[in-house]
Amino acid sequence: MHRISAVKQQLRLVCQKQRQLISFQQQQRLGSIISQRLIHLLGPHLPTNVASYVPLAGEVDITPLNTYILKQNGHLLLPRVTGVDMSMHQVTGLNQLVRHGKMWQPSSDTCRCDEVPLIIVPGVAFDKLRNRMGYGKGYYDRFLANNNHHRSFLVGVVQEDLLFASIPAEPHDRKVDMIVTETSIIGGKPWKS
Ligand SMILES: Nc1nc2c(c(=O)[nH]1)N(C=O)[C@@H](CNc1ccc(C(=O)N[C@@H](CCC(=O)O)C(=O)O)cc1)CN2
Ligand SMILES: Nc1ncnc2c1ncn2[C@@H]1O[C@H](COP(=O)(O)OP(=O)(O)OP(=O)(O)O)[C@@H](O)[C@H]1O
Repeated sequence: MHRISAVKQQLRLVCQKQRQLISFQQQQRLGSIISQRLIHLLGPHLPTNVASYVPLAGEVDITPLNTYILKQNGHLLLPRVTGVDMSMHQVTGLNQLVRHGKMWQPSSDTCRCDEVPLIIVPGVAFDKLRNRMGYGKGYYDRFLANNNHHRSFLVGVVQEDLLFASIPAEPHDRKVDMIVTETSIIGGKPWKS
């Protein structure tokens, strides 16, 4: 294994352990605070298509944001994994999700969408230089490397204690444009205000 990937893998394990220390109640509270901040920041500027995620255990639970997008009649796009590929599919309700391993994802009869100006990106850890570390499967890296998504605005979501000064980055890692935690906002907005 390349040295950087080995360091990332170690850090990934430490962060995943750290996330397990948080109680369900704390996780819900964080999710609610961070969702409110995202709604406040992005709400007035939401494009029609917004890609978000269905929280996995330990991730910030942004269900309140997802519900808000659905209520605004925005198109809520969620990741669907097939083999090594990930695509974004439109759902009109959270009841259109089916189980896939430990994940919930849009069912096969939802519509794939390749135009995604705004993507809310989950991560195991981020750093203040806006680097992201995920589960190490490269789904987001490959998805974002696709031409269609070069101009998408990426918002990383993470709890403050998994936002580091610096994490190792490899050439294929794409930085996010903005990071929102319960206490910090890093990076710029895509619009003038
Ligand atoms: N909420 C959320 N959804 C997401 C991602 C994410 O990071 N967060 N993904 C970001 O990438 C994609 C899925 N990423 C995955 C990352 C790891 C494994 C995984 O470890 N799978 C196990 C077997 C499944 C299991 O343990 O039940 C394996 O392959 O060993 C699967 C999907 C798409 N959806
Ligand atoms: N654009 C790409 N094309 C092909 N393979 C890629 C690309 N980007 C990353 N990969 C591969 O994906 C694997 C995982 O990369 P990395 O460790 O950066 O994942 P991650 O960002 O933490 O995971 P994820 O995106 O699934 O949350 C690496 O082996 C890497 O070589």
